[in-house]
Amino acid sequence: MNYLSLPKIDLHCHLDGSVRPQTIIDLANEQSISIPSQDINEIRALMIAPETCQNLEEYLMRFDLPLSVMQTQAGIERISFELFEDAAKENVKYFEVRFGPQLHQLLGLSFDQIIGSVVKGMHRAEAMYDIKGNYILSILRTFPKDNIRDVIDAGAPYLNKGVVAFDLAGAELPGFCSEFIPYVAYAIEKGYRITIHAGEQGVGQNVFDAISMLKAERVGHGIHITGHQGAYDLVKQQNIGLETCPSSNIQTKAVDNLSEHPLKAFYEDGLPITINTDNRTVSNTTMTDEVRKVMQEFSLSREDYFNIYKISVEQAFASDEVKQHLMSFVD
Ligand SMILES: O=c1[nH]cnc2c1ncn2[C@H]1C[C@H](O)[C@@H](CO)O1
Ligand SMILES: [Zn+2]
Repeated sequence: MNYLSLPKIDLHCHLDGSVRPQTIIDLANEQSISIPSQDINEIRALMIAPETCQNLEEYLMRFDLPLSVMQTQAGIERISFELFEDAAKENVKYFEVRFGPQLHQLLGLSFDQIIGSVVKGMHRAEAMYDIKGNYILSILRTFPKDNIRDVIDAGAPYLNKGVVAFDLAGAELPGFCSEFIPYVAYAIEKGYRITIHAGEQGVGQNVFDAISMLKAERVGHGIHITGHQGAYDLVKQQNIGLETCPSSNIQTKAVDNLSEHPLKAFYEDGLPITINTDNRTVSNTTMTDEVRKVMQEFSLSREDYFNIYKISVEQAFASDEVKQHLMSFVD
């Protein structure tokens, strides 16, 4: 099987966890930011979350270095362009990238400047390569809530022009959903689609709440529905897309190893699973790697692969025109 040449769809990838190590060095030098090393291998090693991570919190510490060079419009635009370029080169045909606008204000950029920069970088790559994309705005669950509506307002003019959805990310505590009901309702009113990180580190009840309280159409990870029949049934009944990210789930100890990942069981039971990267640099992966690992571990056929690809098309927050284009790659 030539995994590189398969057409792919990645619906769950964080911009700040997917920065080329050389770009960190270049931008740090351009912006006179001191970084721990000028050696690309050392920078790469600092960004990759180790297998010995104890949990999601330790994994999330790897984002400080990339975020330090993502505080200017030019830096953000470049990183967005390069991520779409890297994905296009491995035959990702449709790519939804997420990021937290609140994390890019250290030098005073406005939310409009930040969101405009990621969209500009994506559009530049779309014009050069056979790839289509959209952005998802992530709110950090552990941050103060006073500017969440400002993020939603700033993204609204970009809706369906590069931005499509709203997400909650960061550390996952049991019962987090109720605090975010009014903010998510505001985003829905403005026209955002909803995906929520839930059931990654937290309990299955978070997935149930994300769907019932926050109207999530997709869930980031969702693997802990295995221990919660109500959440499992709701995902199944409402056809909620599960954005699985296998390598990341091993690093954050959501599962002990790939063979224990429930994605194959979910797939066989008819749940809408998708395969995604989460963080290309922090998880030291690509879509090609994720697809290869999953297909090999679970002995998936080419037909199984295209079934999952079709689920990704169905679950994508893309226009009907883009979905039709994506279906043209199915063999
Ligand atoms: O797997 C994840 N779960 C929860 N939050 C995450 C994950 N990967 C990245 N993030 C956080 C850290 C980033 O700074 C933020 C926005 O991309 O989203
Ligand atoms: Zn994620």
